[in-house]
Amino acid sequence: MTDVRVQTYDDADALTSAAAAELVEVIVGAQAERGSASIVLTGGGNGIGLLRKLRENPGAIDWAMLDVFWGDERFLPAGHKDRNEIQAHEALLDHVPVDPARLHPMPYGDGLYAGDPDAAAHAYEHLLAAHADGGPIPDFDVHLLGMGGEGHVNSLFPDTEAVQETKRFVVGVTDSPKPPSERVTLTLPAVRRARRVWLLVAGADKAEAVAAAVAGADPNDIPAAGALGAESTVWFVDRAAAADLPTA
Ligand SMILES: O=C(O)[C@H](O)[C@@H](O)[C@H](O)[C@H](O)COP(=O)(O)O
Repeated sequence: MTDVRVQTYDDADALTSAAAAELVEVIVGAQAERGSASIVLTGGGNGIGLLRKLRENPGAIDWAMLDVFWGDERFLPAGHKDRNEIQAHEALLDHVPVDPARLHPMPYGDGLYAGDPDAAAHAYEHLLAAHADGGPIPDFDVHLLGMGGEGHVNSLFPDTEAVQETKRFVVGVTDSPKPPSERVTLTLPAVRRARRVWLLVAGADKAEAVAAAVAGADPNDIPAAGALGAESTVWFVDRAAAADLPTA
């Protein structure tokens, strides 16, 4: 059973700094143990904020031996500034010596799969399978996640087919309640393949969903409740987001 921990910080700046420092340790440890590490990136202010912190304090990460995947993507044209991939490049990936062959962005909305996010999702599922290390998809070292105020993670929104998916690892979304409506997202079964799931959550508007998720809500209502790492799950929260949690 996965170990679930909540780590509380003063504010978003402190929580992204702490998560970045822990991420350095995990990546360096995985590279020492297995030669390479794999991480899954997320969008949102905290996910991208963490990447800026990683750029400032990269420790001993061997960038050439890091595989980078994405947990979800806005199905927008290549190079669009709202793609999570582009934001990750600006914050970190353009500034460190990553191996371009080890960056695995999700397909573009204007490419081979234009108009068909589900076909794009199948393609990304094949890509994941091609990088698997024994299982159906990689056992990612860390899957980073942000969370929306209603509890969404990746592009898994409450009460949708995507959050209810039990077999596929990647699905297309055509009716996202948050624009843009077309997205590609890893599902909860994919998130659960990660050794570690880290949720980065700040702000009072997230407090209710944090408390519900940590208490084990139904993932159909609060998708973050279903985001559990195979080994561990850590909530990096600020005081405002922790406000509704029971005090220890
Ligand atoms: O795809 C999107 O529209 C956003 O990336 C979104 O899913 C975001 O990750 C969360 O809402 C958390 O965002 P914050 O970290 O900014 O709170």
